[in-house]
Amino acid sequence: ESGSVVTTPEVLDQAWLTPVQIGTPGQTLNLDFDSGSSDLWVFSSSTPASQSRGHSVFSPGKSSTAKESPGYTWSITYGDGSSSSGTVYTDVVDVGGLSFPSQAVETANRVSPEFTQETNLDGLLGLGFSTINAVKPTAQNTFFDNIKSDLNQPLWTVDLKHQEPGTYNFGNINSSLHTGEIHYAIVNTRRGFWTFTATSYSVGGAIGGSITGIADTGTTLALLPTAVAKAYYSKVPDALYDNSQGGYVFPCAASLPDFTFTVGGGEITIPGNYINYAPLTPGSKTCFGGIQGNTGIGEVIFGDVALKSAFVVFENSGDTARIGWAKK
Ligand SMILES: O=C(NNC1=NCCC1)c1ccc(Br)cc1
Repeated sequence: ESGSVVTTPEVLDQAWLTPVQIGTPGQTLNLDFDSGSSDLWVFSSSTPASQSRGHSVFSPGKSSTAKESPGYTWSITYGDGSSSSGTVYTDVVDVGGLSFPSQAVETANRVSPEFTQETNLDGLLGLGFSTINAVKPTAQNTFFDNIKSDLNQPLWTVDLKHQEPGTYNFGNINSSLHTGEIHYAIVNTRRGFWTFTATSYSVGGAIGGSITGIADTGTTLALLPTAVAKAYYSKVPDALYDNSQGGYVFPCAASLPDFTFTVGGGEITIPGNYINYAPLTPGSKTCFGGIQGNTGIGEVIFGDVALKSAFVVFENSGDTARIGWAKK
């Protein structure tokens, strides 16, 4: 079988939110599908009202199929410092018509202010490898790992679009969503992420070397090696690294060069206008870059700024994982 669901960007393409039905009768929550983590957690009836105000919550007490997982707990901190923690139920989870009857649903007893403030986000659905699931004492499977054997093909695809609805597909490749060929690279799953290597990159004609990083739908920007970010902004007049902002800024009127990288022999271009991410504050004439250095993170992250420039296939056949990139 296969399934398809529409995903919708938040303001500034900060994240994309996707409706998911949980429990019986189905309770619909809008979740951040995140290939950089591997837990499905939700705002719940156990989240303090002061933290869940404005969010949809999952109430296991109202689901006839919810089962507590006694003694199971979880606690997670994301790369941007946001965090949440709580307990665990199993219940039916339906994504785009695909249903798994006993998905681990991690209910939040606490969320950090970043999540409280993001009122369109009702939780996360992890699409990383289940090896990094945060449930104790026993790690739980992601939704994709649970349904993978039922899918026509053991893959999911993402088509994020700048300030427009896009699509997540499970189990098939919808060829109408991409134009060029899909170019594949092998994924190293050792750290639980979709880690791959771009064999080269170019900025305004200048060619650079290989970049190894993770494909992370849950991270907004492209966090590239510091030398690559430096090389990029050397081509942007009046760009500078602003320590107070923690990144490269430039005049919003600047015309930004494209950033092209090669994966599996195919070229993907991030258009310059996607790299003009946003004014520092609404109305400011100074803008913050969509490409930044990865200083202090330890990984390189091809986040949404890169992903929304392509149609991307995440395939895990069991012994081999691959990532495919195509123009669209
Ligand atoms: O947390 C990560 N990705 N997902 C999300 N970010 C914010 C909410 C969800 C993340 C994953 C790997 C590395 Br390395 C750095 C960050």
